[in-house]
Amino acid sequence: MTPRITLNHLNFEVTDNNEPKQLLNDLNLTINPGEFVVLLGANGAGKSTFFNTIAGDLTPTSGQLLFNDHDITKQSAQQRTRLISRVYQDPKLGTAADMTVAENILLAMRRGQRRRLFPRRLKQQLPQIKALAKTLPNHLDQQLNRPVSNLSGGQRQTLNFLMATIQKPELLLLDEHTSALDAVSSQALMTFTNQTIRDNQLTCLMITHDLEDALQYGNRLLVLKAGKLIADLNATEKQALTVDTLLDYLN
Ligand SMILES: Nc1ncnc2c1ncn2[C@@H]1O[C@H](COP(=O)(O)OP(=O)(O)OP(=O)(O)O)[C@@H](O)[C@H]1O
Repeated sequence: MTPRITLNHLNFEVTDNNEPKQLLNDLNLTINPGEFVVLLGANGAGKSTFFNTIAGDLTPTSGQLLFNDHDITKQSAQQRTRLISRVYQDPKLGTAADMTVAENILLAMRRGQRRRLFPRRLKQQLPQIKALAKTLPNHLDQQLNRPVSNLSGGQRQTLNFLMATIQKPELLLLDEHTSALDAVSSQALMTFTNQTIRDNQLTCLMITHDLEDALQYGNRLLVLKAGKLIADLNATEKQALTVDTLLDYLN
């Protein structure tokens, strides 16, 4: 099987107070298609830096990043958008606030295509958008004609997640995507997330600080500490974990 992503001796270093600081330290990793990988680490462990490197927002200081066996180390974030989708912690990111929910969904459906004849296309595709919206949590189906700026955080994050997955990306990066939501909205979106990943066999990396979610979801678990990967547990090893053993890794 061709790995979806491969990291070879990946380093990311910055200069902090005139001292070199290694934010990612010799990461070596292979992630295969269909893996749902949970990424844990304390604040400042390097998780966002890791995602920024994979997404192309940061270029590694040294090392190599392969995507489907192609070297993408020097590719820009723009060049990677066709392959990689990301959902951020902040519900305000990722959507066009002044456009309606239906218009945002249409934009996501047509990403990478010509966007002319927009009103006609919206009318044409409205039945499909309505059918899709019925499957969504957090009552988003009742909000199709509202501007996104009027949505609750849970609804906006549900829309973000839908838009990030509607074209079945080759790699999905979830960056604490439920952490800003209340418990009920968060659980509804996490259940939908898990279902979507399984149904479409998406390859996903998910950062979370919620240890219960880390135990419940995914089939592999990585722990990052001070820029180093200190644990890489497969599905069987992950099933044997408890909150206490996870806390031991994090401390
Ligand atoms: N440009 C920079 N210069 C110096 N230090 C930086 C820079 N960018 C990030 N850092 C530091 O690198 C470390 C890793 O940051 P990063 O945001 O990747 O951590 P994280 O694991 O995502 O944390 P959190 O859980 O709080 O989101 C932190 O200590 C951060 O302060």
